[in-house]
Amino acid sequence: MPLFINRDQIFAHQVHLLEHKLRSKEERILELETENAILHLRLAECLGKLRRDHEKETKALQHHLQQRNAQKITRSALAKLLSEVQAVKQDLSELFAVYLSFSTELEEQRKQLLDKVQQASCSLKGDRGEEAQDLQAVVSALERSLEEERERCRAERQRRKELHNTLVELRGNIRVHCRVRPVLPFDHVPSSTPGSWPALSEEVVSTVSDDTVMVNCIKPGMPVHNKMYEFERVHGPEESQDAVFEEVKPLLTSLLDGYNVCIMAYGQTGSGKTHTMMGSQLLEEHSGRQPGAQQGIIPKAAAEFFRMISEKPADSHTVEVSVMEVYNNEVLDLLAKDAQGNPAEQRCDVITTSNGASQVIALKYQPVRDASEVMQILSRVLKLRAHCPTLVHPDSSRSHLIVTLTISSKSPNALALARRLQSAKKDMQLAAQKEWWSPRCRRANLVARKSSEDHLFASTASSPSRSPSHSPCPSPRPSVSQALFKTKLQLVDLAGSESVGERGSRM
Ligand SMILES: Nc1ncnc2c1ncn2[C@@H]1O[C@H](COP(=O)(O)OP(=O)(O)OP(=O)(O)O)[C@@H](O)[C@H]1O
Repeated sequence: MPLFINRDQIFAHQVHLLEHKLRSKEERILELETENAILHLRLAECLGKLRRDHEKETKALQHHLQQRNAQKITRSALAKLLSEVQAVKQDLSELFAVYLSFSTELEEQRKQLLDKVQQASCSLKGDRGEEAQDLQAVVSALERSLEEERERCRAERQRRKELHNTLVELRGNIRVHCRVRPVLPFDHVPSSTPGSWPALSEEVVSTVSDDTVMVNCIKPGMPVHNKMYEFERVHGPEESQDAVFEEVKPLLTSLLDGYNVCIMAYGQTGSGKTHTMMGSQLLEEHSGRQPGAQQGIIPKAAAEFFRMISEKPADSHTVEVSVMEVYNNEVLDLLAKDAQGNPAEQRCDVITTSNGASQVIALKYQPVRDASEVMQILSRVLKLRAHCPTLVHPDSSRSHLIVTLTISSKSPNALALARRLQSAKKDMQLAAQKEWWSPRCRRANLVARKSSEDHLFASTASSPSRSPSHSPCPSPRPSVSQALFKTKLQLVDLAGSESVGERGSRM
């Protein structure tokens, strides 16, 4: 095979090699340029850092110089202050010396003044005595006029009471009010056919004005006939317990003035006697009104009565409560207890006194201090009261309930004493009119005298709880100073007044 080398190929090869070298040189140059740029950057960074460090160093140097200056200033100021303090100390010690000499001087002056005042007071004593006498005279004159004012005030109060009681008497000692209750669910007659609606009741009594009611008298086969009835006051179905109580409240004032008071509820079964006298606890729970809004006359009267007593001098009045029930013509003491102290039914005898009053023998009287005690006793004893459902009222009370509050006053007012004398005079007249010869009559007369006193006064101071009204034994007439003044508030909730059998009631 011929060996020959093409020159072009050699040149081409060399060119290729040179090109290759050139390329690698160029790449190297590029690398070096990049490195150079990076180094430039680093150099710039280092230069920047160096500049910043230099600046910091300059600032720190300046700061150090400033601090050195400040220290120099503070040191010179401290030195100045120290010298000032020394000066102030010097001044203070001088001042203290002056104060000491001044206070001794003042003490001497005070002593001298005191001596002078004593001397002056001795010389003025005579003049002052006259002045004091003048002042004393003015004070006594003022006291006298005050006493006169008090007397006038007492007289006015007395006059007010007399007027009040005259007004009560003028309005009538016996007053009849009528209360019409609203129609209630149990008034609707249940249907005789099972599944059908109950027959709705008609309103047969309606209030015409505050003193007249109209009654529709409906009789089968007869034309409707309206009857009008007039009363002292008529309370409509919408009238509240408070409104009813407001009408009887003035009577309580008379009670403390020596008048006996009796408030009695009368009406057929379910007509609202117990609601009016005691109140309805069930209604109270559902009414959403303020507590006590559904309370009847008895709790409200007890509260008002004790409020009135609280305005009198302490311990001037004592109150006792008795509760009795009249059922099947028998009088039962609801406060009676057996030997173990448990509530026990006790029948009581009733005597008629010579002046026609009825008196219950051996009735229990329990002392009470406030209205809540009265209500506690009542809620306890009312469970013993005879109840029996009627056709119209499932919780019908079948007895008469008589709650009596007996008030004994140790300091009767002038009006009460006048009433007492009046009563005693009447008593004497009564005695003079009677034949008093037989021993039986004499005994009856003693009881009669005692019971007529019993309304207004009776018990002796030594045994206030055993007043003759509580015991059938006769006792000597007490003296005016010894006597306790007694009055009674009787609150009566009668049994239903309807005919037995008509309303399904049994006694
Ligand atoms: N004015 C009234 N407003 C609302 N409810 C009343 C009113 N009067 C009575 N009631 C209600 O009527 C019902 C019967 O009333 P209450 O028990 O007072 O009758 P009563 O006359 O005492 O009956 P009874 O002689 O049979 O004992 C009670 O549920 C009571 O709450």
